[in-house]
Amino acid sequence: MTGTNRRRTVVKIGSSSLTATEGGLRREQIDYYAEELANIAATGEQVVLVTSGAVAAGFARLGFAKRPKATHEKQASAAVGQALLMQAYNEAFASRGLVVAQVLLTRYDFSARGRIRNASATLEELLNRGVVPIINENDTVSVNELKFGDNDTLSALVANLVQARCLVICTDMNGLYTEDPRKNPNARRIDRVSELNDDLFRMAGGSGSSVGTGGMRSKLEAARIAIRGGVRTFIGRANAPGDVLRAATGEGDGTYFDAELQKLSVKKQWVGFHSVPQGRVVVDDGARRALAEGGKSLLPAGVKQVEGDFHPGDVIEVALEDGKRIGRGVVNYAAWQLQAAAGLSSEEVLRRLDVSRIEVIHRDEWVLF
Ligand SMILES: Nc1ncnc2c1ncn2[C@@H]1O[C@H](COP(=O)(O)OP(=O)(O)O)[C@@H](O)[C@H]1O
Ligand SMILES: N[C@@H](CCC(=O)OP(=O)(O)O)C(=O)O
Repeated sequence: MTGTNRRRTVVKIGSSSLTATEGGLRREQIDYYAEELANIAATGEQVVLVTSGAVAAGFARLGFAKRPKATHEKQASAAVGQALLMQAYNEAFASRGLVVAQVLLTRYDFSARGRIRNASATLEELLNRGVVPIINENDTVSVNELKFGDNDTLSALVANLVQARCLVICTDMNGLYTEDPRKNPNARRIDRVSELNDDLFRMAGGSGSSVGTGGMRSKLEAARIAIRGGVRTFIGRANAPGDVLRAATGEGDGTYFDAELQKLSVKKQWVGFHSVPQGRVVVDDGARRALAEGGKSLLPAGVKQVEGDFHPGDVIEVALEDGKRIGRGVVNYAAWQLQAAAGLSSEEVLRRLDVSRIEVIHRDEWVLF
């Protein structure tokens, strides 16, 4: 038992499943997914839809020949396309007797506790009233540094927020392959993943289509977040009647990622995935071992470099000297204090500085990626 809600499923549909290369919505696809979700809802399951496609639906209407690259052009396309997307979903679900609601979220909303609490209460109310919430990123207000960009991460955060029993990520490929099958036709599909390690991330490439953005890499990132929140995750394809229900019940055409039994506490989920890091420290190999293998706290002696302007209580990211990010935690030092303490023994730090806790990041406030 993972503590998840056994009657809730989050389905994410990518741009590549909804739109044509030249832009515009494929109405038959919207209809297909509405039918699939309505059938799942008819089993008594509460369904949340996270959908991309606003930019892809809107750019042609704005006169662009292909998906634009500049942020303001994508935002304008999304503003046009989001209305088209909702109009299409609204009609498709209404004809199946279901009410839909539009919920637009940003990364910033997840990092601000008050905002995400309100979003969560809204989703609960909608779900309890039998409404299908349709979620997308609020593209027109998202700033570059804080953008989800693709909706894979967003769907994982939503799945954890509503404590879904399963996250179904629908895309144009039937799962994770040992290499992008568009580049290597001999690549092999991986059916089930019980431990998401670096080797799998190395297999995953970027988007293979001209409308998608995240590719397999961002889907794996999403799976990592969801499984650590206790949500089993499916990445794969759905195109025949019943495919989405099959995906949600363990018989889909794709890759399954087992939920971690020891799911992260809500606080650690916030530290690891919702918060916006205010800085970064680079640590040496001894500190890496302590954090990654020893389950220990980060001490000043292992800190090599300090970046950003943070204060005690902020979340910072921890990286290795080769740039690899290994996790995040709540820092007990201000950036200027840590600059002075970096590399020193704990006794030396206590002699020189007035810090409330010697640990740079305490193990209880640390999340390993
Ligand atoms: N190892 C891999 N296995 C499967 N697909 C991969 C892999 N690496 C990269 N991809 C690419 O990821 C694409 C799906 O991601 P994306 O284009 O972002 O879709 P979506 O719009 O559904 O989010 C696939 O079409 C495929 O070309
Ligand atoms: N919020 C954007 C999502 C962009 C996007 O392409 O995402 P995805 O298809 O999930 O990789 C939109 O609706 O166009």
